[in-house]
Amino acid sequence: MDCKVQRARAAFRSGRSRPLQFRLQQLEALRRMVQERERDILEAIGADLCKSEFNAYGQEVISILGEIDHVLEKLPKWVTPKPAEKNLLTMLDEAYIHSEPLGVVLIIGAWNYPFVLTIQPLIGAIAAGNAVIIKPSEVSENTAKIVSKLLPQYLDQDLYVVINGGVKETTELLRQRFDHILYTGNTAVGKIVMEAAAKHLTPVTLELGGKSPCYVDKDCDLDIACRRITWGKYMNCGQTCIAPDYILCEPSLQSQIVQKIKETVKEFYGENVKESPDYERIINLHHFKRIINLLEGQKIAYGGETDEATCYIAPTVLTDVDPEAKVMQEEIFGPILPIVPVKNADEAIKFINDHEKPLAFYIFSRNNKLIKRMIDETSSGGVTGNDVIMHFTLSSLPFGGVGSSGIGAYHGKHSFDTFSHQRSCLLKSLKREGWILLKNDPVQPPTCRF
Ligand SMILES: NC(=O)c1ccc[n+]([C@@H]2O[C@H](COP(=O)([O-])OP(=O)(O)OC[C@H]3O[C@@H](n4cnc5c(N)ncnc54)[C@H](O)[C@@H]3O)[C@@H](O)[C@H]2O)c1
Ligand SMILES: CCCCCCC=O
Repeated sequence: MDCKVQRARAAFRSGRSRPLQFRLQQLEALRRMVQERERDILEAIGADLCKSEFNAYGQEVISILGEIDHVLEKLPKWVTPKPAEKNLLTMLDEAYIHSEPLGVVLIIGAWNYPFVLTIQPLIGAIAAGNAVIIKPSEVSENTAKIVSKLLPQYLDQDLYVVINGGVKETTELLRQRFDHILYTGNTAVGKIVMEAAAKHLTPVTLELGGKSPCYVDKDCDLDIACRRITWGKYMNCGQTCIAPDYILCEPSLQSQIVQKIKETVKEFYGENVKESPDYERIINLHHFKRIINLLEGQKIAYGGETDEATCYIAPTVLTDVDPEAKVMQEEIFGPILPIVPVKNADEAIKFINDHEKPLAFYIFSRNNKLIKRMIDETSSGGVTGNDVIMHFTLSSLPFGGVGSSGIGAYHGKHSFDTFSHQRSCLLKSLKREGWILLKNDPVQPPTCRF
């Protein structure tokens, strides 16, 4: 492991990852890999998450191809030094900001979108000119295997190295010195990563999780709201970091919401969800049992069917959920949607602010003023009004958390910035040296030259 990191560092020091042409060529090779080996990639994701090819393509591959195209188009502009404003004392000089690569960066991926969560940060790290160690999640073992098989066939093998393994290997890896670490996963391990990074003063980007609330206002298009919530909540069987974790709404809306979600589930997945090729499974027995445990003592208004043998949990809605209930104490990360009744938007704001800052916040309302007020009066990594998940898909928006949902952000230019150092450069002119002579002038103060 030590020697793999050293090899990457030696390759970085050779300077070959820096030229714009090299970065573009590596990104093009990455795009070719995704296009030529699409079938293998979709198969691996499908095997890990019981996901249809259609869903794997739409949720993982399409965003990677879009991100690569975006970066290929914009990178020449991003790498161009940016002139900086000058003052009276530097009028004749050249001042600019130069984005330089950080060095060797470590990317630790999570299992729930195993391809996109390792490859999307990789795109940013290559674009910024770094060497990269990639550690996919061992939990999605098929995707981890295919990533470690394919990347060396297309990319520079010394600069971009995949290391597979679990806790033991990652712990060992974290003893090494890196110039940046981007970790995606749960908050508890995020703290371990940050502690290990602190030993080397390594900066971190932590893409964590949390309970993302969804406020449904009485003045909203409830059909659209429920359709979009159903899509975002049950996609990937609820195992999405920015899935709406729970709904806050006035008590009287609950039964309508349940009814509309029920109808939409039928529209999306058919009469028998278990038979639907579009409905995934919980990743393993450990998570299956953890989620089932959250149902204890709850009023199941819809769904609730489970099958341990196949880690199946039906799309489920809980009503009149007590904020103190177990299901409200941790991120659900499964297809269970609790509805917590609140009197109004103010009570919803208070509820959100009384809890840890979430990764995402969703507001459904026809009233844009209310949406903007709720944005102003709460905090979260990101927000989508009148939809869920969609802010993730925009390269122009920084994707990341705040407080316990994360540190830093990436996607598009934000990834390039995350993996770059903004270097201040001032090139002094040799003119006007006359000023220095003032130093030796007995009638002038001695420190006139700046
Ligand atoms: N913000 C985001 O972009 C994002 C995306 C996906 C998931 N998540 C969050 O991640 C969580 C689910 O992921 P997970 O944590 O189950 O994924 P996981 O089990 O795949 O772990 C993530 C990574 O951490 C490593 N790891 C696990 N334990 C470790 C340890 N003790 N020391 C060092 N490394 C260790 C794993 O090998 C893996 O590569 C949820 O909370 C979810 O919200 C966040
Ligand atoms: C549509 C893709 C969503 C990916 C969200 C990543 C977090 O789990």
